[in-house]
Amino acid sequence: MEIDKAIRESDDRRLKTKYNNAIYVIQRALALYSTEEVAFSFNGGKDSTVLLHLLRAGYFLHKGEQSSANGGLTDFPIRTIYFESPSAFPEINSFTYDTATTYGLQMDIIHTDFKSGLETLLKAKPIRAIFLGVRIGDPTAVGQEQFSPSSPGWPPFMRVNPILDWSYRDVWAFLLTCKVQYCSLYDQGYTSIGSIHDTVPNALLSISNSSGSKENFKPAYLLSDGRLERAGRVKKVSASAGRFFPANENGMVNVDSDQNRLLTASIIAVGDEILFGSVKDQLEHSLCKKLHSIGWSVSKIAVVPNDIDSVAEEVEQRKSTNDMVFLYGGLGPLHSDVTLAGVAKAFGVRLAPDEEFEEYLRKLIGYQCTGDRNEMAQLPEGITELLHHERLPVPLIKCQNVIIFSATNVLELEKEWECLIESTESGGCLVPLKPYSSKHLTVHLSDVEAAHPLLKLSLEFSDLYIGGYRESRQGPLVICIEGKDPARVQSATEALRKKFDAGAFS
Ligand SMILES: Cc1cc2nc3c(=O)[nH]c(=O)nc-3n(C[C@H](O)[C@H](O)[C@H](O)COP(=O)(O)O)c2cc1C
Ligand SMILES: Nc1ncnc2c1ncn2[C@@H]1O[C@H](COP(=O)(O)OP(=O)(O)OP(=O)(O)O)[C@@H](O)[C@H]1O
Ligand SMILES: [Mg+2]
Repeated sequence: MEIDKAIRESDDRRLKTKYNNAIYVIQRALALYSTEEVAFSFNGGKDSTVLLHLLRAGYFLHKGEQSSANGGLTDFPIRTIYFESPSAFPEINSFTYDTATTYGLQMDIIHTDFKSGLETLLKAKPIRAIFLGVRIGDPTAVGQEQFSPSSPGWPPFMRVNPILDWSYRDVWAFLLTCKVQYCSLYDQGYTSIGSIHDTVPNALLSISNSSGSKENFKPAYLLSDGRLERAGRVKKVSASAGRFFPANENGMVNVDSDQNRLLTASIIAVGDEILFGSVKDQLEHSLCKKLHSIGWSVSKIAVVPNDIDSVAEEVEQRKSTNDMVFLYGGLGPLHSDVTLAGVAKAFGVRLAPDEEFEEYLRKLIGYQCTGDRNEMAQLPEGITELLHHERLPVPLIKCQNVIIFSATNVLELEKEWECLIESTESGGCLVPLKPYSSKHLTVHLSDVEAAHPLLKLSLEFSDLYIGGYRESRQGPLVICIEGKDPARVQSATEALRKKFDAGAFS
């Protein structure tokens, strides 16, 4: 059987392990269900192409010894379902049909949506399990295992995901090692394929050409960071980062959009030591200044104990009411380092080993991991992006609109902040907005003298922030005027000056 042979002859140990695990899952499924009770969901995409060949190998290994089958190209009787959509790429359609002919696939073509199509199919056929090419990192993989019953509200069947733990790199290693055909779009820079309306080639594979002629792209297998596989999948409005900006699926904001909008951030410090009063948190002050300097508004700073539920509760509230949430503290291998577990809980996902992150940690701390697995390399599953920068020994962790700094002091934070701003992968999640214009005036007045004129001023300039604070009860009052329009801030300052005697100001 050519696939099994190609993998066995390869010296890629990692690919062999992934292959063996996937074949194991397929063989367990084929032992649990009869051939008539299983189906393969095939859409011509790269992941389902990998799965097709794994299923061919798995079926051969399962049946091979007992039957006359010799693993030839058309010895594959598992029912194959394709949901054909009018908005599919023609290249995807023709690849799917050509593949069906080459491998003698028994195709059921369905023209309705997934759910009602499956309802009809399962009434007509004895299908109990469906093989899918879903992988961790796919938005639909969240919460799934290799065997996952269909969701409530869906017809009852078992979803079998043999390549759930495969990375983008594994997929391409398999397709290239086995020298099997894949859809031609992947050679034109497409790295993940949805419909013609929401998919473009991945800009990270663009070959720059100054001549202004048609833009060219490198093939999909050259994308070095598989986490950016979906960068060519465009959504009109992001549900996570950038509530006000058109963004793609990764929460990447269109920087050309209206920079006058208000974007808000929250800061969450995780640390019992801060709550005990043993340590003074200086990062919050530094972070507020940085956010303010790029025109963002900070809506809340919270300090929570090193406790999963406390972190989860705060993150859950903040992530839905803010454009970005920043966390620090509670990262590492100690029993009290629960920040990532809290973030995972807030998003309703589990922590899962992340091979790429583990490699970074290994370079940094060698093999001094805790337990038999590197527990520090467990990240919230399906929602984590790593933001790389050459100055960072370990990438920053971004879970949708939540960014986790590993900094423990202001200097480290400064470096991480700069890298975050420079990182192209952060996708402008920290898009600089029109900066605030501020005036701070010091007046020698009692609160009673200042209160009424300031109230009137804030009503006249309701588009500005006007407030005040004192550093001591006896000392002067500092009046702050903040806004995005310098001319308005200036007018408010002049109006304020007219309200009091010149001698009141210093
Ligand atoms: C065979 C098959 C089974 C599926 N089973 C489920 C399921 O059990 N639960 C679910 O939420 N979605 C299920 N889906 C839908 C996929 O998760 C789908 O990709 C997702 O809903 C997003 O689809 P869209 O991006 O095309 O809108 C299934 C899809 C297929 C093809
Ligand atoms: N239209 C469809 N018909 C049949 N199965 C589908 C369809 N869309 C998705 N699936 C199933 O869901 C899996 C994951 O879908 P996904 O869009 O990630 O496709 P893919 O094969 O992974 O290709 P790519 O990630 O490059 O788009 C597929 O491998 C396939 O098993
Ligand atoms: Mg996919």
